[in-house]
Amino acid sequence: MALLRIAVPNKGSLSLSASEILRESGYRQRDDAKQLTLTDTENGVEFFYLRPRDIALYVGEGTLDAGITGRDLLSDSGAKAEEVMGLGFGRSRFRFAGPKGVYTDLLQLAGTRIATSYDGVVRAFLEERGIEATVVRLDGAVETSIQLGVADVIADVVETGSTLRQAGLEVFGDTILESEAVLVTRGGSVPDGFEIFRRRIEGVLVARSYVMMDYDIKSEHVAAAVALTPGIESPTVSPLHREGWVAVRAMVPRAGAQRLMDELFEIGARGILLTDIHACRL
Ligand SMILES: Nc1ncnc2c1ncn2[C@@H]1O[C@H](COP(=O)(O)OP(=O)(O)OP(=O)(O)O)[C@@H](O)[C@H]1O
Ligand SMILES: O=P(O)(O)OC[C@H]1O[C@H](OP(=O)(O)OP(=O)(O)O)[C@H](O)[C@@H]1O
Ligand SMILES: [Mg+2]
Repeated sequence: MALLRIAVPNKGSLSLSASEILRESGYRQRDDAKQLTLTDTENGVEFFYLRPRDIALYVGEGTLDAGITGRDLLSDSGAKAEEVMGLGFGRSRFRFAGPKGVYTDLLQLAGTRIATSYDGVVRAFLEERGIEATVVRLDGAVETSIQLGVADVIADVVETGSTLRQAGLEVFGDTILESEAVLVTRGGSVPDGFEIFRRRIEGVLVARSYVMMDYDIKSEHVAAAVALTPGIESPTVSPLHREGWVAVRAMVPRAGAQRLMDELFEIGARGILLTDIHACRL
């Protein structure tokens, strides 16, 4: 069978986390940041380490079967690639920003010079709103462009906001795009072997966001307890050697698991255990 061909960010914010999720999914990943490709024969996958900005293009053209990139980069590329699922890392917001106290409304963009590395996203936004402005395409460090006089406002990725603060800028208007790393394919027919790849990644995402909860409880309280821990399919309830008690096992969301333990304790659950899940197939 032909190898599945997958694009992975070679540098930047997404690179380490992308390789990490692939490793956790059981695939081999490069140890050397200069390596360009890696063939994992055992799992039938060939990885291509590419600039995240170029990945949607390769996938959209059908040269590669799937890839990991940013939702903002996918949108900016205008490529025919489609998002299969969000991967939960590389989160950022795409915002307009200007010198403190000058801009409050996106309508003020009319007639300005806007510096950005995401000219596709910005032009589409302006067109949609019928706003006339000049887009200045820069490769990076766009926050400095206002001070240097080539732009009036910027449109850029904001994560913590500390780069904006350092440059004396502040965001204005609504968020243009909520981004995170995404898995993309060409859409339409799914290549051979992609379904297994997708399920492995999904398994890691579920394992990251869920934990396994075990507890013992008197039979008369089990209905109330399983209402709190319905699991994904349904919780496992097994008899205990101790008469009138059962053991319950269910996957629960990691967020809020401590509060859930408090509530279960309140209604009589004892021996409540939380354990990590390393991988799963739902
Ligand atoms: N703090 C951040 N800075 C930049 N991009 C971020 C950040 N957090 C998440 N991202 C996401 O990472 C992707 C940017 O990819 P890119 O290759 O430009 O990374 P980068 O960190 O800007 O690296 P470089 O500027 O060295 O190329 C986008 O999808 C962006 O939303
Ligand atoms: O809100 P923050 O946490 O400060 O992060 C956002 C900053 O990080 C990115 O820059 P990067 O380091 O990738 O440099 P670049 O502008 O050269 O791409 C982005 O372009 C912002 O400048
Ligand atoms: Mg950058």
